[in-house]
Amino acid sequence: MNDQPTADHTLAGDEQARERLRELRGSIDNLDAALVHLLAERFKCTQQVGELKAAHDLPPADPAREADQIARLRRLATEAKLDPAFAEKFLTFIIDEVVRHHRAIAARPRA
Ligand SMILES: C=C(O[C@@H]1C=C(C(=O)O)C=C[C@H]1O)C(=O)O
Repeated sequence: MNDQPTADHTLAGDEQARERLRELRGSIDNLDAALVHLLAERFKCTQQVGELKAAHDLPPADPAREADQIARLRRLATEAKLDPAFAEKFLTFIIDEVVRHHRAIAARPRA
């Protein structure tokens, strides 16, 4: 083993790396907060869709709309250099939760 400090392993280099890690984690924290806020807004909209569907006896799930949304998100993911399979899994996870809410709203006893 070579005990000589390498360019990336000097005290100054290590301190720079720690500073860069702090910066990157600050951005990750901001992005995670934005994701939570965006998801909260999406669920506010889908909750209203669920109420509308239940009030008008429309089915809780719309597979054709889901397929369109998934295809669209896969295209956007590819353009953004995000794995489209991951984007599909993520959206499917969210949609499944939305449909679960819509079924619960439809099953609520009506006044
Ligand atoms: C929100 C809706 O309800 C369901 C949830 C969807 C979604 O979260 O994108 C899409 C289709 C539906 O299965 C809708 O019909 O638009």
